[in-house]
Amino acid sequence: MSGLTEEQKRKIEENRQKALARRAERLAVQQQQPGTVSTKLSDGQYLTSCHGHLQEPPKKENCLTSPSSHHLPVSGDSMGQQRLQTPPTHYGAKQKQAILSSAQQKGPNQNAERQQDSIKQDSLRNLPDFSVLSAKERSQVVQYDPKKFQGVKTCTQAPNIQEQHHSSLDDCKTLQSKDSQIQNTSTSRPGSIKNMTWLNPSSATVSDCEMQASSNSPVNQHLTQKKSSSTLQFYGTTPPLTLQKGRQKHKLPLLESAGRVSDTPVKREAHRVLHGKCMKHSEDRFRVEIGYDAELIEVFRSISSRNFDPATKMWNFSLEDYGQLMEVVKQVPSVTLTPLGGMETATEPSSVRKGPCLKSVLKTCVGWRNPSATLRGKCVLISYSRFEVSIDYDCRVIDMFKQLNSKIYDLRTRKWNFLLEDYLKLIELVRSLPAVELEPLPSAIVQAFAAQFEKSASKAAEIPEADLSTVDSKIVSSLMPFQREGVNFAVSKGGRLLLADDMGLGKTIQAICIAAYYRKEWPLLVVAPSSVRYAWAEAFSRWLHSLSPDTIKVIATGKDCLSAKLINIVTFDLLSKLGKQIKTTFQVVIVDESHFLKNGKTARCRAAMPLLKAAKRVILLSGTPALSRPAELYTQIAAIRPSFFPQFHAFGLRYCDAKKGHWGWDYSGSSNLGELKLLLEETLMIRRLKSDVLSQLPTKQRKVVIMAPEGIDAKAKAELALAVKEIAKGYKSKREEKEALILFYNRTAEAKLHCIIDYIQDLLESGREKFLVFAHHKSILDSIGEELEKKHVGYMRIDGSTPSAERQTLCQDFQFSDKYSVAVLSLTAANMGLTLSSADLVVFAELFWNPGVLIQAEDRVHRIGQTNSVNIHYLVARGTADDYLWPMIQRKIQVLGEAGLSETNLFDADETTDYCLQKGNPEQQTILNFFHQTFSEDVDDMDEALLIEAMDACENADMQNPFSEVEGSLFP
Ligand SMILES: Nc1ncnc2c1ncn2[C@@H]1O[C@H](COP(=O)(O)OP(=O)(O)OP(=O)(O)O)[C@@H](O)[C@H]1O
Repeated sequence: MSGLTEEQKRKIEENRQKALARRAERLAVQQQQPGTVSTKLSDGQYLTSCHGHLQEPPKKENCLTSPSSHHLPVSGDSMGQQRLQTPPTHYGAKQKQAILSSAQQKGPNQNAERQQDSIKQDSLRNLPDFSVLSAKERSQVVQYDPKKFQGVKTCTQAPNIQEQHHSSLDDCKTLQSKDSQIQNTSTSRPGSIKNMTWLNPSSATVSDCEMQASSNSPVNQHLTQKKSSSTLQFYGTTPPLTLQKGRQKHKLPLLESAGRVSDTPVKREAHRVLHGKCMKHSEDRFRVEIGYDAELIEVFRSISSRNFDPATKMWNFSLEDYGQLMEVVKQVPSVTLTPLGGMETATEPSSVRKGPCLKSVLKTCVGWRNPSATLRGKCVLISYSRFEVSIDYDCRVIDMFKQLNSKIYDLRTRKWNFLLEDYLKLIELVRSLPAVELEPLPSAIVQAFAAQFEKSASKAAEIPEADLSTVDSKIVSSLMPFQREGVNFAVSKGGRLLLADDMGLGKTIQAICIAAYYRKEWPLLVVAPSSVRYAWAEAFSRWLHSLSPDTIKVIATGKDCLSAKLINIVTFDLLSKLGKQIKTTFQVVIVDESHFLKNGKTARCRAAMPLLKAAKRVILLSGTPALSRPAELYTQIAAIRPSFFPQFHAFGLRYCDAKKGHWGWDYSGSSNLGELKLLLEETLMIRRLKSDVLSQLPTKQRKVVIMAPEGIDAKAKAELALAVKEIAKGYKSKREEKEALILFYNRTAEAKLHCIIDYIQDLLESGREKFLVFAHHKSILDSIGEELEKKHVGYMRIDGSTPSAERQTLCQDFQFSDKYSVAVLSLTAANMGLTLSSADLVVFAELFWNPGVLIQAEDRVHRIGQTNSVNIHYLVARGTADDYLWPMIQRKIQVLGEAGLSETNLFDADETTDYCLQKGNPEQQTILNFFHQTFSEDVDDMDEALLIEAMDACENADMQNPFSEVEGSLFP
């Protein structure tokens, strides 16, 4: 290790000599003692171990056969790609400690770093014990079979460990040992470990040490990926590796079991299969109850959240790592684990069949790298039943293709494609060509399309109609046909899905219905952006009449109990603040705008992931699951199906066109997107665009968004409350009354400002790119503009000060160019005469007492030229003038409707009635009447508007006078 000083090296050497002597002493004693226990290796051979039971990790200084010695020095490359990168490293105790503590200090926020750190820690904890092995000892544990060496292009342990140790300090390349022969006299089992093979290191330089051996074993792959590259840890009794001679694999039980995807115990070896189970350990951890198995311990050690409890002698892990652990354990032949209750679906898609064919197909997903290949290609899924092979022309390969019945040559793509049922045969044929490497389909694809790989596969079954008899009839009967299909899909996927319908298609109603289907498993957790959490509470009350309102809780502060009620609604930010305090496991979780979790390093994602992985039902909602690149989908996929891609890197290689650059891996690209889409649609995602279901949609869909009360500061709340009291007392003149109401309206605007900005931010974060925001007050319009500028979002503004000629240009630009994403519009100055139909979302940041103005404003997008269903969001805050304006607007519309002057169903009565008014509150009723009388008189709304603006302007004296361009101002 280049960082060591001469003095440090000297000390290490000194310590090493001492330890060596100690170890030799202990070993001598140990060999004379009865009761040593044999540790089974994955090739069925046995090595003597001093730990024969329970899970306590063998301590290296006592165990010559410590399983921790199995790690191969690899980089973090994907399966089988691992290469030696860093010189082997031996750390002094101080250095170990320094690195460990620096890793610990980094804190939980840096996920990637944490992983790196855990890798470092793993490496350190499993530091090679070359130092404590004598030459004699080394020769006692490994038998060398020279025949196995020939042609093996694998770098493993340099037998002369002492030599290696010295050299490794300085340069990995000096790994080559002259002594390539390790003689064995393995201990307690007859037959010893004949299959234990070591590469002839003299022929292997570090640079060409392709870790074929490790990559052939899924467990080793996993371990080597985790263990990173910083240490070279060949020593003692490395378990048998699956080595390749050319393309000939030495079959090991490990490989044979690689295809097993079931969590159901499967007997693989007659002589020893250890059964264990996963149990809940604490709120966010689970433990594994099982006897001792060396290979299993290795797997445990590779999990960053591992913790060994000396009292119970059991290992426990973060629930976040459950999927990863189960995935790797499945590939340990000597062990079966019963999954954690409720997590069955987290690791195994229901569609997976466990036929012999599937097992063989799954085996093709590992150990496919062929470093000596001169021709490389890959298999990609192109439809639900066919895959394509991308490879350069080679007549031998083509001849093989032609042997398959289902072959089709696509003249357009100039590629061959085949039925999945021919997949296995093709892979086997191609792999018999030594110079060809064919990247297989990922195991997630094999799991997802399992049935198609069987010859006898029948046509994919239709999604059955879910039995919703236990769900409130109100919601069930309200579902539009496509929404009902969404619910059916969700139930067919065991309640774990990504509902990715276009915005405004009613994801809320579907999610509530799906959650209600699993009502027996509640308490329910809803995670949502802060601006819509109260809208969620309203939606539950609206759709599930059987719920009493006091069963719904919006978690407002960190002091609130997260699981106090049957339905608990929490924001992403609060969830991340609650962090480790979250003690409850929710069986059913809804995440609204789940793309907020796209970055695995964020606190919100780190807080949500363990909850999601632990939950039985996970309903993710997003109209835009990935805003710019497939990498953003990873966390959402992992939340629903942790077993698909236990490591991001494998996902990145396949779907993010991962490239290794100067500064590390770049996952910002995209690749094999067609396959990714097929995978998602088959297993976890349902997405309908507005255009797909337009015939089922109303032309306009309105939504009332209740603003969070916490968004309004205490001072503003107090002022508003005082205003309510004053107004309720009454005024001497109509004019005074009107002015008081208008002042109340102005204060409402100020009070709502923060919530409005929050909502706009959430819309932008959700990828809503083209929308209109209407507001009345200049201060609101200004603040929205400032926020958009801050976010570098192009916007145009039309208010009373915009000259007519300019308005047309602004509208044209909004309609036909990418210059503007948002139109910020004055309610009174831009509600008519403009066409802005390139957007299909209108947000009303403020209300206005005349519904005619609102409807005209809506119609800026809802007009000829609009091909979509239009979404209208009304932002409404309790405790403000909205409490009176909203019912007043409704009442007016109702009257107009009855007179045949307006569509009666403009506002869904159910959705909007009583949102704001507290029934039986006389004060409120009085004020409502004032509002109604004052603003229902036959006066010109524009005059009222001008009056409001004038008062607004007076309150903000430093603001530009809004009437500067208005003639004949009413205001004296
Ligand atoms: N079946 C239905 N019956 C009545 N109203 C419905 C129905 N489906 C949706 N809506 C209404 O349509 C509006 C939009 O629905 P919702 O907010 O759930 O859409 P969304 O898909 O979540 O949109 P976004 O992605 O913008 O959040 C809401 O006002 C909702 O009440």
